[in-house]
Amino acid sequence: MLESFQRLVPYNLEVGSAALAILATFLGLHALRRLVSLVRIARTPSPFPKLYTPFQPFTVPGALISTSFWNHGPDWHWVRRFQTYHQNETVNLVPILAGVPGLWTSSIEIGRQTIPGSQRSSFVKPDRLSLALLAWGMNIVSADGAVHRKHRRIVSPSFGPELYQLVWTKTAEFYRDMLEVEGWNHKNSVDVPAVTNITTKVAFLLISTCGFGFPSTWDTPPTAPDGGMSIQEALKIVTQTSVVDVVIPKWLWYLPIPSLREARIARERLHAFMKEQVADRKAAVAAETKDTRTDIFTLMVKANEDESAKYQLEDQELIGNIFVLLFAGHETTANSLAVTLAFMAIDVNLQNEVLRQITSVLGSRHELQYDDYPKLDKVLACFYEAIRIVPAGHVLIREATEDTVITVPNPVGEEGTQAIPIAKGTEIMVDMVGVQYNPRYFKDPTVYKPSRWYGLPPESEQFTAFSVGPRACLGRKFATVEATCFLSHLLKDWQVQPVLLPGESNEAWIARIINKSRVSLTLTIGEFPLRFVRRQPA
Ligand code: HEM
Repeated sequence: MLESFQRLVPYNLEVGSAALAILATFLGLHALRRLVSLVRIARTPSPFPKLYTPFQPFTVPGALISTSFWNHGPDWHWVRRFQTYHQNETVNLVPILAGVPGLWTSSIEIGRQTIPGSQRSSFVKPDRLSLALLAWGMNIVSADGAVHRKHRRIVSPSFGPELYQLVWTKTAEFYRDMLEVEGWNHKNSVDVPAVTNITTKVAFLLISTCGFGFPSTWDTPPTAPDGGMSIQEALKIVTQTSVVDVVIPKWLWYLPIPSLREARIARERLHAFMKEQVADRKAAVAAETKDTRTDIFTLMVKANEDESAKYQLEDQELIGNIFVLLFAGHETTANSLAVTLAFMAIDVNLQNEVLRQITSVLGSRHELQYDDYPKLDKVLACFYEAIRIVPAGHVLIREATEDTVITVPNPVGEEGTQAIPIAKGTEIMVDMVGVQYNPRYFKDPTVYKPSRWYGLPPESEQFTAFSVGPRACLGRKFATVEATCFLSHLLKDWQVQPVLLPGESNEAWIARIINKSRVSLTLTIGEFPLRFVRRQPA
């Protein structure tokens, strides 16, 4: 036994050294290849300035290391929003150790040529960026080309007047619910330590009722009548743990760790429930039962059943689309609402101006209604301007599917354009932060100035933060109706005030709050407190 062990040890050592040698050769070759490629990139003239960084921001090391003087982390385009595009509206970000070079652009003209995807351009939306979303099925956000067209054809008819009426009614209902449940009705002043808790709850309840058709209230309990997890709770847990889905292997869900177990149960519960719901809604359409529900899920199943077989979506795709609306529409709206309130808090004159519009639209009535929405353009403008300053949809990534050419406008002040060749495989990041701070499009881009949007025609593409063209945000009006309704109700009853640190000015406060924003799936503002002071009747 001992003898055979002694014979094995040198053998194992030999195998170990051989493996190490192979690994070292492999790493050496990789480093050499990378070096050769870097030298080639550095020597090749580029129409755009090259910025060097250790890691591409969306590789694992790039995403884990935050932005600093030596690294471009996942939020570098936000952190350096005032510096990046001084020299040129587009830059070439070249990673030295990991990832491939890519163009980052603050030009919406380049965006218009790349964002539409393979339907109308030589660019595609890469699959690997949508893994968290694809876990529930193919969907409108992840799909490209003909598949995207099919999904948009089924999903978009749900976004019509019936839905927006429901969004308005439910938002007003949740606002009143909030006042009651949180005890605001009995107070003259309310301090809210984390405003995003409120805006996130509003946005979540809205997507849950108007998107999924789940009846919810401000204090829906987390347990179902049978003692199990309620659907609303399952939905909340799934939303909060969506990124985990992509990062951890499936077997990990089954480890005896309470949080993982809870997340797995939430997924299973929701999945089973959604399958049941598709069947239920299909049966209602088939039986021609009068279904008065106007949530997106119900309307989408109806549109799908009315469609010819060629364009119909599978059940799993219907479920994929419903989920994607949750992710696309909930955090984005919640953050933008919170940013709006932060800016309004430091500007009493703006609040008064908006309040005058709200009271004039209201007239002698007690309640605002959906028909009032187009007349509340100043409220909407405050929301738009907040999205411009902190664009929740912060970067749109596309990849060239063939060698192609893009048309790039000459620098501001110079007429004309240039045709720039783009090689197959080049990634173009349309930096929505850069676009919103680009002086070509905005005078004083760093200033919060809602009046730029007063009287803007509905759905105008002059406002670009919901994206542009055939892949522009489908939920834009959902978000704007929700925001206009919530803000109008709130501002009518309450004055918003910042909670300053001792000696802090309003300007320092807003800069501190806004600079806390960070990139996750969306660009999110951190927690911050606000004070709401009840308005006295005039
Ligand atoms: C302030 C709120 C919102 C902002 C700033 C926003 C922004 C955006 C942006 C920039 C895109 C383009 C993404 C890309 O091409 O990669 C997009 C797409 C999309 N958004 Fe929104 N969004 C918001 C709210 C919503 C809401 C409330 C919903 C649904 C209820 C929604 C549903 C969608 C969908 C389905 C798409 C994909 C459209 C397509 O590819 O055809 N969004 N959004």
